Amino acid sequence: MQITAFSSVDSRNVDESQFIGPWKLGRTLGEGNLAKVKLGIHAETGERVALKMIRNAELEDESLWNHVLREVMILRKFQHPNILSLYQVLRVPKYTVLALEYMDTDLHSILAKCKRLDEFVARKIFQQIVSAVEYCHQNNVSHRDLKLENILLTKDFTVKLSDFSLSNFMYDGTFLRTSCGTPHYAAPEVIQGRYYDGCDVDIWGCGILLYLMLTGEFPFEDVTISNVLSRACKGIYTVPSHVSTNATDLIRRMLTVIPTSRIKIGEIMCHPWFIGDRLPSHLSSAQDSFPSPEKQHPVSYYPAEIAKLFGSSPKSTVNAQNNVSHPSLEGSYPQFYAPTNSDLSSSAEALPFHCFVWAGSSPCSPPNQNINGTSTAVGIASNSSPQSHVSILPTSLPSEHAAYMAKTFNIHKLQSPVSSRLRPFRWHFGIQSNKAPRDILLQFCKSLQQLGASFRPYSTEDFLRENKYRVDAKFNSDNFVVYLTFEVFSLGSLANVIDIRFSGNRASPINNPMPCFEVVKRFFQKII
Ligand SMILES: Nc1ncnc2c1ncn2[C@@H]1O[C@H](COP(=O)(O)OP(=O)(O)OP(=O)(O)O)[C@@H](O)[C@H]1O
Repeated sequence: MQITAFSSVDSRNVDESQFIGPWKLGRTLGEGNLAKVKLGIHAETGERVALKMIRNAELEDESLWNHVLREVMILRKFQHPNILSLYQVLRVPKYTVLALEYMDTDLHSILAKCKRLDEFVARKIFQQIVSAVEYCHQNNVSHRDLKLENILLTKDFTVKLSDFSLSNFMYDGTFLRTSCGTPHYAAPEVIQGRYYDGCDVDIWGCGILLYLMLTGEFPFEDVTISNVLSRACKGIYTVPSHVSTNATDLIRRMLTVIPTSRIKIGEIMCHPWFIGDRLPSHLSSAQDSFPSPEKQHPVSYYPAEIAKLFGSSPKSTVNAQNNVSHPSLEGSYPQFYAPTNSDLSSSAEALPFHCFVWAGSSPCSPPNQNINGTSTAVGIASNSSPQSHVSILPTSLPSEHAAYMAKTFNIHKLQSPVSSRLRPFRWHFGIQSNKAPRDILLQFCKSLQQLGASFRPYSTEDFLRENKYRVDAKFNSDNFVVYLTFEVFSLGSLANVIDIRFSGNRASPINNPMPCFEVVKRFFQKII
């Protein structure tokens, strides 16, 4: 569909009861918590879109505005045959409107009519949902609100995943906390308010969707919501006998209560029920075939100035692929914490840390094993000759890592890097200590200071936000600058998880992660 620029239409002259920009308003297609969705028919061309209309008055609320912002940022970036396309963003006096690809129906309406689907049809739909979810995860986005109403379909059962308003960008090692989604779809870790991995939560959502398609009912159903939630947390449900053995097995693996034991998306795609007869062509080909050039839709803004609201230049028509940058979302992160001198001089005694490193499980190996079959709990060796575990991290640029290790430590034999991973490893640096997170962080700061780090200024009230303690440090070396962000997540009285991220700056971008790893290694050697 070609969407032209509509700058000639003046929003002040538009009758919002009949037109939004160039779109004549048609029937209501659906309604959600945030938006009313109406059919839009182009005044000149007759083309149809779905107009997702959100009242500007509601967008005064910052968190709702962030939902819309996220949805625009994600949809304009994504190009996938099973993800809804965004064509245009409009702002008129009463509404902010997303002009979206028009779809004939949604999965909820289909199930309301047929009660349940036969396995052949369910598989066709499920394969497309999983393909869309996998694409999201590969692009560091978790959907977090997979439900029947958000699975849109054409008459020929082409699926498009929609409603990314609760989605979130995920960063390696970052746990999400917001409790979102719908109760019947909520994963145990979300219900229990634990830090969770957005990918695992989406897999749980896929499990609920498959169960619904095959049975017409929710797996966790009860008279009260609290009973529903309690059943989900305990994993109490039955699969009716008409559901095939393979489908039952896949559902059970997706609805596994412990997230780390839950099936991974790559495993779902290898599962016998999923493969079934024949995969759609775009699922059997390599994922890098996305986006295909002919599928790309530019997103335009009306009036053009509102592009600024969404982080784009008003003049440009926005091409999806190039314009989403994560940092603009990072702006909503809490302020940084940095210690004061008196904090640092106060005697935070050495902490009895027990450190471990683990990597996200590979799709075809048990969660507590790394690709070499050894335990993923890796002690941080201090003085012994350097061992490299970095080769299993795809982002570590294995060849540069090998060169670095060879040059620095004269080590030539490295584990061979992983090939053909379906889901990249994510690394988590875990720290267990019975000390309070604040004391842990102070100890970190002391060690970082001894390593020559400087800190960003902070205000006391920003010290702790949402059970998350954060410090930002900067290291200057002769020819590079490394910014390190340390976050301590409290997971209870005995467990804290530390997440370490690094970045460069414009003048000194990080093309090689080795200097950063080196800084992190020195840091660990100091604190242990
Ligand atoms: N592109 C579309 N084509 C046809 N119908 C659509 C389209 N997008 C949304 N709808 C209908 O409108 C309903 C609400 O849309 P959507 O889920 O995007 O709104 P929302 O307010 O963000 O929802 P939520 O309550 O989940 O936050 C959908 O369930 C669907 O029935």
